[in-house]
Amino acid sequence: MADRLRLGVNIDHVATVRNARGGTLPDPLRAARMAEAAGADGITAHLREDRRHISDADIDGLMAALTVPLNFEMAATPEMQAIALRHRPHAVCIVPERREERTTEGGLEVAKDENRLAHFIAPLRDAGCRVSIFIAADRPQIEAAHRIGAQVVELHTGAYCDAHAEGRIEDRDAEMIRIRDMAAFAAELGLEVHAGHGLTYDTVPSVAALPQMAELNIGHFLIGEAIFRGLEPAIREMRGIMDAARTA
Ligand SMILES: CC(=O)[C@@H](O)[C@H](O)COP(=O)(O)O
Ligand SMILES: NCC(=O)COP(=O)(O)O
Repeated sequence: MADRLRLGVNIDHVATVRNARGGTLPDPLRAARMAEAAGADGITAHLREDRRHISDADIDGLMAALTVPLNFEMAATPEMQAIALRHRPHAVCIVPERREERTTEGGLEVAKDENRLAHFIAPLRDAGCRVSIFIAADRPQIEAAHRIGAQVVELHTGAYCDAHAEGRIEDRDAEMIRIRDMAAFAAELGLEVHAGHGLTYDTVPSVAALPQMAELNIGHFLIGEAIFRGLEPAIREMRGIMDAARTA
C-alpha cells in the first residue's frame, strides 16, 4: 500500500469561469489557497496551448504563492517545455491535447512517440521535476512510459466515470478492472501510480481503494460542487471519502 493517498485539486475550471467574462474574477490563486486550507496535498493546473482556462500569469502566481507542490499539466511541445524549465514545478504531467476537444479525451500515445518523448522529458527530469505521463490504463502505454524514463503514470479515469454516469454498469466495472490491473502492473515496474479525470464522490471510492494508488487529481467535479456548498466543504468531503475508502 502506498503511503497516504494524496489529493491534488485541479483549479482549471475556476479560470474557465473567469475567462467567460474576461477580467480577474474568480481568482484561481484564491481557489488554490482555499484548497490548501481544506487539506489538498497539491494543486494541479493545465496550461493548455490555447489558454482556454489557465493562463501564463496564473502559473507565475501559483509558483510564487503555493505552499504545496504544483503539478503542472502540459502538452509535449517546445513552448510548454520552456515554460516548465523556467518554473521547475514539483511535477510535470504530460498530457495529450487537441484544440478541438472539449476536455482531455484520451491518454497520451507514448508507445507511438517513444523516442521523441524520451528526449522531451529528459531535461525536465534533469531540472528536478517529477515527470508523470497521463495515459489510458493500457499495458503497452505503461511499458512505454517506463522505458522513456517517466517516474509516474497517471491513469485516465474518464471512461470509467462516463460509464458510471451513463448507467453502463458492465462497461464501468470492466474499466475498473483495467484500472486495478494496470495500477498493479505499473507499480511492479517501479512507477508511482496516480489517477484522475472526471472523478466524483460516487466514483472515487473504488479508485482510492487501490493499494498502489499514490495520488488522485480531481477538479471539474469539485469546482462544480463548490457552487452549491463552497470549495472547502466540497474538498473536505472528497478527502473524507478517499480516507474512508483507504481504510475500509
Ligand atoms: C489531464 C486532465 O485530465 C485534466 O487536467 C484536464 O485536462 C483538465 O482540463 P480540461 O478540462 O481542459 O481537459
Ligand atoms: N489529471 C486529471 C485532473 O487534473 C482533473 O481532471 P477533472 O477532475 O477536472 O476531470
